[in-house]
Amino acid sequence: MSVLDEIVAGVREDLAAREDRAPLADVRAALADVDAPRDPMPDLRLPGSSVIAEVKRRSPSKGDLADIPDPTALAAQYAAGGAAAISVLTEQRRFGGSLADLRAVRAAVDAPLLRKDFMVTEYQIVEARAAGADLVLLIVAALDDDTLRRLHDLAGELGLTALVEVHDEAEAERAVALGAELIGVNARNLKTLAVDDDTFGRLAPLIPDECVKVAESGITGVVDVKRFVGEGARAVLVGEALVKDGDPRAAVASMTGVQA
Ligand SMILES: O=C(O)c1ccccc1NCC(=O)[C@H](O)[C@H](O)COP(=O)(O)O
Repeated sequence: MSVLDEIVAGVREDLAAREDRAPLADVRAALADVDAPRDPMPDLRLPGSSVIAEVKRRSPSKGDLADIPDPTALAAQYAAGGAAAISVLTEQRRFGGSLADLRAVRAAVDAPLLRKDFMVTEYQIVEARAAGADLVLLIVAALDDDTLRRLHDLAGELGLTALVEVHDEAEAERAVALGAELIGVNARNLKTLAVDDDTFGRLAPLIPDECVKVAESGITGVVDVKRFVGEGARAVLVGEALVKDGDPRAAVASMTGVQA
């Protein structure tokens, strides 16, 4: 079983428990109580780099990254540094995140929020919006075309922006065929977990320039950001480097607005 398959299997188990506790109809009813979704696209289309700053405690590739007892404090630093959006990992078993983190961050900051998880069912999309997310991650490698389209359509119906994530040429073609506006190129190989920083430059030309292209994983600082912006990225998604930085506000600010 691949790492992705293992993660998704755990996600499905945890999801089944939540569905037992709160049926979809209840989660849908909760949508009435959340503020309207924020649209991240205008900021992401601005000239110069935008940063999607991630709240990430641990990962399958690196183990423990940072003790983050208060994700709202970290998110507030990201927002103060000018993050265009904040990514909150909600997967619990391998990343140490939760929907409670997402709800807490929602209550604390105004920036658009990405629910970063392994989304495989409609329930999770509705749940994301009910918890205050503005964006959801759709990992092409985890979804067949029919499910990818259903989840993408549902996200749109709920006013959520989908970050459609690809790892190789075939997935990039599928994301483009879907009509995704926001496409993330993740440099982390989901089989080996190694980061190949040539991935963005290889795949970006396959994605139309009308899309907002996001470079993801392994980004350590301004030199990387400048490289990816030069290769066509409008945004970078950064986790590890920010959660380990003693001054996450300044770290986000330094990566924001970088020109090619
Ligand atoms: O981070 C991992 O080890 C990982 C393993 C398997 C699937 C996904 C994984 N990470 C999710 C991400 O996409 C990253 O959190 C994100 O791109 C930020 O990466 P980084 O800046 O390298 O922390």
